[in-house]
Amino acid sequence: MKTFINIKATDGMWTHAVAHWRDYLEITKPKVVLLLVFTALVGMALAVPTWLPLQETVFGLLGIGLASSSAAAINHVIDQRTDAIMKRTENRPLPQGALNTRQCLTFALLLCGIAMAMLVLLVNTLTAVLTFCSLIGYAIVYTVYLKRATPQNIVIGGAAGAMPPVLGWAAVTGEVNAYALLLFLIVFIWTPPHFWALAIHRRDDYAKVDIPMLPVTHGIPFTRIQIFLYTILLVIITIFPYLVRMSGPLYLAGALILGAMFLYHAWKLFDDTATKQPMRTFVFSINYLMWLFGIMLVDHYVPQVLRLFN
Ligand code: HEM
Ligand SMILES: CC(C)=CCC/C(C)=C/CC/C(C)=C/COP(=O)(O)OP(=O)(O)O
Repeated sequence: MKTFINIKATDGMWTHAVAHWRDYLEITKPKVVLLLVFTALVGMALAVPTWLPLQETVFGLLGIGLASSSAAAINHVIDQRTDAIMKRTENRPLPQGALNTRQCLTFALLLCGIAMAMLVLLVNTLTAVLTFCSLIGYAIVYTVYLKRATPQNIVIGGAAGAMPPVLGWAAVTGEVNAYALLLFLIVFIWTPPHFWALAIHRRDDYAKVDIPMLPVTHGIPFTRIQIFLYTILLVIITIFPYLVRMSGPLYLAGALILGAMFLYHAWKLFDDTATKQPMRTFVFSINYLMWLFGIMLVDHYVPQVLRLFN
């Protein structure tokens, strides 16, 4: 009898999981996680002079990806009330009633458990501990506290999202050094222009739910100045991988071209008549980071590939 009931319960879980797989996927913020995992891969690649170790690379990336997905799912649970009121987020699975709190939390805990087991058993403890701290930093410190407390929320909270290159570095070397922190710094300084461009476009949404994002508390003109200043800082910081000889001239050229484009997008925000510019700048910021880390990866492997032919 007991077995019969258990089989029925498992059956119900599977039917639910199959019917709602798109909703579960959505609460993991898959596109964000993909870019996070890519920055982790670049962190791994730059950490070792030769080819990457297979086990640490594969399970490191999977662990970091699953932990980030778990953090994103917890963020959906905690934000469900405000998400229901904001236009951009009202159609998410929780506000729509497609999933409930218990289902999302069970899913998040499962992802977190798998991620931690993978990292501890198949990668190393340092990576597991740092990944867990990043998960707590985003899902709890940022979402529960910072987001509602201060307009510097995303500046401080951005530290969690900037961790993946460091996590990748730790996964393949078992340690963290100043080069890894330089990659962290790039994503950390990139985050405010990335998010504030979107926040300008969505200012009224955030005002409606009393979330103190910079354009709500300090106004749009002040936010534009901050975006521009952070972008200048970003351009300067992205030169450092070349200066410390972590990357070569190919990277430098790419970083300068991309930096000039980002500055142009940040400058265009000052034009009041360009109503579509905030979203253009936001979308560009995502492409910027993808290309910047992409060029870093290519720059790292070009000499190795050339050596193969010599
Ligand atoms: C505290 C830090 C961050 C904040 C507050 C933030 C905020 C946001 C928000 C609100 C969106 C949603 C836009 C929408 O729904 O249309 C978004 C999209 C996105 N973010 Fe961020 N972000 C942060 C850090 C990061 C990091 C570190 C990465 C990757 C390295 C990243 C990559 C992306 C990507 C790829 C998208 C597009 C997602 C899509 O189109 O579905 N973000 N970000
Ligand atoms: C383990 C690890 C590396 C964890 C970090 C994980 C992570 C998903 C970072 C991304 C940051 C992000 C998308 C913030 C937006 O949250 P929001 O609540 O401001 O945006 P929303 O309104 O779209 O939900």
